[in-house]
Amino acid sequence: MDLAVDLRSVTKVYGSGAARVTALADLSFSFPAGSFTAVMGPSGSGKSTLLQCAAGLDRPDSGQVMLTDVDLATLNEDQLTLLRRERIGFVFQAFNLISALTAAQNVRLPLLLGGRTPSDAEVDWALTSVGLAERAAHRPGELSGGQQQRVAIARALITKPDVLFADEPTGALDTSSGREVLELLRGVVDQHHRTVIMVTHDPVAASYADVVMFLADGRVVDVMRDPAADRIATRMTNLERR
Ligand SMILES: Nc1ncnc2c1ncn2[C@@H]1O[C@H](COP(=O)(O)OP(=O)(O)OP(=O)(O)O)[C@@H](O)[C@H]1O
Repeated sequence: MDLAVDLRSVTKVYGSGAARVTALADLSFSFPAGSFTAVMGPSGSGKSTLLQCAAGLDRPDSGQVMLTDVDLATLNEDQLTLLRRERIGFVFQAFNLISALTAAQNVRLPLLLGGRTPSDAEVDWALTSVGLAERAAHRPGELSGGQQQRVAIARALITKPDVLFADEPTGALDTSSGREVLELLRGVVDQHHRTVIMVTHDPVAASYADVVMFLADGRVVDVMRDPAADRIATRMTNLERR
């Protein structure tokens, strides 16, 4: 089985002395290529830290983070930046689009930053894959929240990344726009054969994934395959009561 991301005994500690917090405690987890994983857990359980370490935005204190065949610890900061730009896509709760640029210009940005001029066909492909080709000339302020998030997904897809990390991608959306975004993320896996790793608090959002990993105190405490929203909600309630 090909792995998109493999976390091997990853430990991340913040602070020292009385303020010392172990955000990730000897955590191991494999994310298969072409899978959709939801990361859940109570507040402070280490979800954001896991995303940051897996995406090469932060370095663990010990353990290994493998992105396909690359051990991130072997890369210097410039190499990490390059790897993130070329092989990783990000989608955030707050969309993080540039308001002065049109949808098409936002989508072009990752390739421009990489020193490559995107063709119109590439931009059109990315916007078409999120159903927004006809909105190419619109600025974020002229789009709904759901449409802005779809532009953010198009921006993440244009580099054809190995892994797309999504941090609460539906957190700022109403139910029906949220559902459209989740269906798109599902399509990123099923149609584009990419890997999606999504942090969410929402059991319905997590039910779109193939697997839900549950974190508590920086450890994986449960893994649920073929998850259903009601079972996820029950599991979360039990974790929060611990
Ligand atoms: N930069 C930091 N400095 C000190 N402690 C930190 C830092 N970042 C995170 N922590 C601590 O590490 C632990 C894990 O934090 P993390 O943000 O990964 O949790 P989370 O599961 O994403 O939480 P939430 O759902 O509230 O966003 C928490 O106890 C947090 O207070």
